[in-house]
Amino acid sequence: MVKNKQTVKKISSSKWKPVEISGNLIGEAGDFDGFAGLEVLENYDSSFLRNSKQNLEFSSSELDGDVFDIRKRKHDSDDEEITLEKAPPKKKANKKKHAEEINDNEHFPGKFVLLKPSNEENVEENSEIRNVWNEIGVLSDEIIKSLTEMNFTNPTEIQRVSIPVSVYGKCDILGAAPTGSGKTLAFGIPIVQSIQRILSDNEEESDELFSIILTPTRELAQQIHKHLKAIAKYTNVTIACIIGGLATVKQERILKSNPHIVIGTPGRVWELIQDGNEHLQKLKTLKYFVVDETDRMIEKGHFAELQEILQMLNSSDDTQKRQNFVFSATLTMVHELPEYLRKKKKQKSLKASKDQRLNDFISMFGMKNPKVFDISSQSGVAEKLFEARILCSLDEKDFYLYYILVNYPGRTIVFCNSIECVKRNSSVLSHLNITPIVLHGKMEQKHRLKSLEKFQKDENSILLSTQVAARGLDIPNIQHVIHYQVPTTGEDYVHRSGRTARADKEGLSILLIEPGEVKFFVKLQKTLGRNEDLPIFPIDPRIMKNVRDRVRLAREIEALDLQVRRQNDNRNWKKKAADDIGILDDSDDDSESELRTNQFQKQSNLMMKQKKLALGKLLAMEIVPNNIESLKFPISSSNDLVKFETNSIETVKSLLSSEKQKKKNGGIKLFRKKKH
Ligand SMILES: Nc1ncnc2c1ncn2[C@@H]1O[C@H](COP(=O)(O)OP(=O)(O)OP(=O)(O)O)[C@@H](O)[C@H]1O
Repeated sequence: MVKNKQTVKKISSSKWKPVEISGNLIGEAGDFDGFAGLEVLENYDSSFLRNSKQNLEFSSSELDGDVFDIRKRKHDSDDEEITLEKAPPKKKANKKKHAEEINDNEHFPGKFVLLKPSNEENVEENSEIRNVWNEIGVLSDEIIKSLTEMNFTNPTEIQRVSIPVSVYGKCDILGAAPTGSGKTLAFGIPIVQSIQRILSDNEEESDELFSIILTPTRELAQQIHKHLKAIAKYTNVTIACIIGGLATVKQERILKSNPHIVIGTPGRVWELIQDGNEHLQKLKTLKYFVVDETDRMIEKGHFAELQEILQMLNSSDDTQKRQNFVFSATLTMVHELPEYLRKKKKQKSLKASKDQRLNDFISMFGMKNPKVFDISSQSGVAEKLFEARILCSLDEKDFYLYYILVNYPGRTIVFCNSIECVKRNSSVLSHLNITPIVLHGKMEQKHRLKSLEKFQKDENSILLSTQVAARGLDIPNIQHVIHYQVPTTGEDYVHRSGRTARADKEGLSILLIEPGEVKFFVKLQKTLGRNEDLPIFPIDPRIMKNVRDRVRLAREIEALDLQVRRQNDNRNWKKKAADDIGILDDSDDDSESELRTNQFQKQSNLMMKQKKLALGKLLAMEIVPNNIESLKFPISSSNDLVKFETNSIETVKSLLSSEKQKKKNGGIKLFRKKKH
C-alpha cells in the first residue's frame, strides 16, 4: 500500500498537527508532483492550529494509524501515498471561541483541518467564493467577506502559489510576478490573516506593531493602505499610512493609536524612528516585514534609509521570528548592478546573475527560510500588454504624441524622463485643447494626490508624469501608456508599461524613439531578453497632415509664451534686486530697456493672438477626413494596407494578425511577445 515512504521526511510528532489542505500548493515537495503539504507542515506555525475539543478528538482518531494518506483522499485514483507520524494526544484547547468547527467527520472523513477564526453568519453567503479561495488555503470568514465585496472570485496566480506557503509555512517570500497581477494581496492577505489570528488568540487588545510595509513612493503607500484596509475591513486589524510630504505631527498622532500595520516610505518611517516615536521602536519585535518594489528600494535615493531600518531589524534578537516579504515585477530581472553595490562587492562584471540578485536580497533582509516564486513572463511584461513603437525625429515626437492622443481616446499616461519635459509637453498640449493632468516629484504632496484623483475620475483623462507614477500605481482602465522618451532601464519600461493591461485587462504601450535613443531601446530589448523588434504603430498619413499643422502652431504659441514669461521673470527679478538694495529704477538705460521690453511684449502678444486664432480654426475642424474608415492606408514598415481603427488596441491587433499571416506564408517575423 505505502509506496512512497522514503520520499517523505519524518516530521517530529511534537510538530505535527492536522491541516486540511485542498488543491495544490507550490513548494519544494517536488516528489509529490507539486503537492507541498509536507513543506508546509515542516514549517508551519503551531499557533495556527490551536484545536478545539472536537478537532482534537478528530485529529487523534484520524491519525490513529501510522499512515495518513493526504493525496489519496484528495484523488482517489492516485495510488501514491504519504506517510506522516501520528499526532500526539492533546490537552483540551483553551480558546474555543477561536476554533471554528469546520472539520466534520462525516463530510471530511480523514482530512486534516486547519482552524481559523469563526464568523458563522458569513459562511453561507460567501460559500462559492470561499470554496474557490479555499483551494489555496483556509482564509478567515472576514477576509472571504471582503474578497466577496471586492468581487475577487479567484486568487491570481501569484496569490495562489504564495499565500499557502506564507500562511502555513511562515516562510520568507521572494515574489516576482508581472505588473498588475495582484502582488499586494499576495503579501497583504497572509499578513492580515496572521495578525487577525494572533489578535483573537490574545483576547485583549494588542498595541503591538506587527508589520511594516515599505514602498518607494508616497502614492503607492497610500494605495496599499487603501487596499489592505479593504481586505481587513471586517477584522480588528488596524492599519496606518506614514509618508513624507504630510504633517509629521498628524502622523505621530496616528501612530499613538498603535496601528498593527504601518505602511510608509522609508524616509518618513526612518525619520520618525530616529525621533524616538514610541510605536515604531517596537520595530525590533516586528513579525512581518514587507519591501514592495524591492529592486527599486535598493537603488540610490531609497537605500540609505532602508539600510538603516534593516540594520535595526537585523540587530534584533527576534530576527529569526520575522517573516519577510520581498516583491516586485522585476525582482529577478538581470540588470546592471548599481555602482555602489558593485564597489561594495568588488565586482568587475556589470551584470548580476539572477541567483546572485536573489542571494543579495536574502542576505540583505536576513532571510532564514526563503521561498522564491518567480512567475514573471518571458517577455517581462504583463500577459495582455500589446506593445508598439514609433521611430521618428526628435522634432516629430510631438506630432505622434498628439496623433495618438487625439485619435485614440481612453485613459492614458504619457511618461517623460524629466520634470522639464512634463511641463513643456503640458503647455504644448494645453494649446491644442488637450488638458493633461501633471504629476511629478517636485509638486506638493496634496497636489500630487489631487492629480491622481482627477486622473481616476475621467475615463479619457491624460496624465503627464515622470517616473513617480511608474511603479505600483493601480488606476483602473488605463488604455494606453505612451513613452514620450525611451526609459533608461528595462525595469522602468516594464513598470511604466505595467500601468496598463492590469488585472487581466488588455492595454497598449507605445514607445516614441528618436535616433539618439535607439541605443537605449536596444539596451532595453537586451535586458528583456528579446531578439525581435516591436511592431511599428501604424500612422495614417491622411491624418498626419492636419496633425502637423496644428502641432506646429501650438509649438510656436508655446515658444512665444515662453519668451514673454521669461522676460517678465527677468523684469521682476531686476526690479526686486533694485528694490532690495534701494536703487531707484529711473536711469535712461533702464527706461530704454523697459520700452524695448514693452514693445517686444506687445508684438509677441499680437503674434500669439493671430496664431491662436489660426489654431482655433484648425481645432474647430475634423481632424479625421471624411470616409477615412472606408479606405485603407499603407503602413510604412511593409506598404501593406491597413484599415483605420478608432481603437488603438484593435489597430495593433489587426496589424499583428496581418504580420502573423505573413509569417505563416514565410514572410516577415511576428513581433508580438510570445507566451511562455
Ligand atoms: N484575486 C483577485 N481577483 C481580481 N482582482 C484582483 C485580485 N487580486 C488583486 N486584484 C486587483 O488587481 C489589480 C492589480 O493588483 P496589484 O496592484 O496588487 O498588482 P501588482 O502585482 O502589485 O502590480 P505592480 O507590479 O504594478 O505593483 C488591483 O486592482 C487589485 O485590486
